[in-house]
Amino acid sequence: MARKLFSLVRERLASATPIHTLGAVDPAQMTQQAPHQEVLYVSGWACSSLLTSTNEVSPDFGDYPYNTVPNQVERLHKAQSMHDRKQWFLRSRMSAEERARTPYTDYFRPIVADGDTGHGGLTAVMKLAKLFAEKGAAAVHFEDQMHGGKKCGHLAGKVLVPTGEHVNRLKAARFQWDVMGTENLVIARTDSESGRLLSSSIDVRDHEFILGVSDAGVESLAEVLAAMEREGRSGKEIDEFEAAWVEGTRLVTFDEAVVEHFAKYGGDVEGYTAKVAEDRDMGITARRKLAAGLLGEGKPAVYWDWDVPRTREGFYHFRAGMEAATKRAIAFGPYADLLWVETGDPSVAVAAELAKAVREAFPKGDKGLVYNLSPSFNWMAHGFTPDTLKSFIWDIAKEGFVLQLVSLAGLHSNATITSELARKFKTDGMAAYVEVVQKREKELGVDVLTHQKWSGADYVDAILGSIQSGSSGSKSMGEGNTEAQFD
Ligand SMILES: C[C@](O)(C(=O)O)[C@H](CC(=O)O)C(=O)O
Ligand SMILES: [Mg+2]
Repeated sequence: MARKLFSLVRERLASATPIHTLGAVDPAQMTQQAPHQEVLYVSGWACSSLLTSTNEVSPDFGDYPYNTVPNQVERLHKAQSMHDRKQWFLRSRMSAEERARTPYTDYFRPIVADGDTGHGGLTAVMKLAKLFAEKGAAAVHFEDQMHGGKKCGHLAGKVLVPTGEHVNRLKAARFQWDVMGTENLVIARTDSESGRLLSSSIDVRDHEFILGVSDAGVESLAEVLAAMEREGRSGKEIDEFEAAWVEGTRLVTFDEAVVEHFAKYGGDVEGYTAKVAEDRDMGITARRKLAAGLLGEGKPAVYWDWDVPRTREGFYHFRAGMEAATKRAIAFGPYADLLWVETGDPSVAVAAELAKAVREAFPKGDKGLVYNLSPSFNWMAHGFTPDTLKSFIWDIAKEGFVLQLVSLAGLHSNATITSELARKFKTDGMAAYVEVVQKREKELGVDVLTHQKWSGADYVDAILGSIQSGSSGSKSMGEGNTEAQFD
């Protein structure tokens, strides 16, 4: 499955055309998508809210057991196999002419699955990668959020891990698959376009984006909050203070603090900005030294502190945006087959700019991009015309977005048709069922219309028939099967 996906990705990258798919939540959706979509997406969000391995359902915080998404992959992969066998059996019973005119469905569509943060430390990433490969996933995406601080990419409050920590996760997954001799694709996702918190300041590659205060009069937020708690102030008061603090305190990067300081006290702004642009990975200590050198003798040192605004959990504030996200995508590039930048709204221009930067960093053109055509966006806003909405997928495919997915399509389509049916059924009874479901199944040629056949009843009857002859009376699709009514 991984090889099949790899070849498909190569082919589409070469022709700048998309592999576009929908997230499926169950075997029924898998079978309906198989004739039309070339890959199958399994969403962590959907698993979290619909089916976890503890049956507990809740928002997409990645807090479900790590076998949750692999289990869903296994369920869908087993269903792919069952429907493939059923199809083989049904086709074997056809005449050559009938077979030739009956469309063949490739049920074995490679599965792209959600590995979230990797669900823990590096050994957890390896175990998760192992499970995904064993269960039938072709590709898995890992995002640079902190396990325990993770949220759906389109929620607030996301906590990122240092760049290097995520690189290690990508390496861990590849290491695991190399040990197993499998060729699964690694998809590196970054949530840094909107993730405003960072778990640690240890990686110099993140320093240019970490925010601090440049006003020496501001007290440590965490210390003030702890003092309020000790004084017995109410939770509401503490929350309100914190919200007002975050709202009212100006947070800047070290470079911004330097520029302001130089403007006030005189200093070589251009010299400083040129040097840090040349070496974006310069660590904070080196930046301080550089600033001090360019400021000159006898002037007050630049005041800037990234510890003062740290959250109660100890997280640093991070300047989220496409600049950080592009840098991270490029940093993850050598360790991934495909790159995914999670964005806050759909824009061809933003996508094109990212693609250009990735192409420049990887000129062989072998780093395909993934795009989340998320239902978390309001596709009715954002100024699309019917034409630009229709061409969106193909427009960004031209830029290199080779794999595109409507992450939660299965969830939403399921809810929509059920809502329509439930409302009408309440008043119109069976007329509603026929109108909303049965007639449309027939018109569209949905094979679930005859659900016994769809489920493989003929196929299993044939298996039983080869174990024991002369038992036509106990055949499930024999006389008495109501599906004959559809003939
Ligand atoms: C793609 C995603 O990771 C998922 O789990 O489906 C989610 C869902 C979404 O909002 O589209 C995410 O983007 O974090
Ligand atoms: Mg997810």
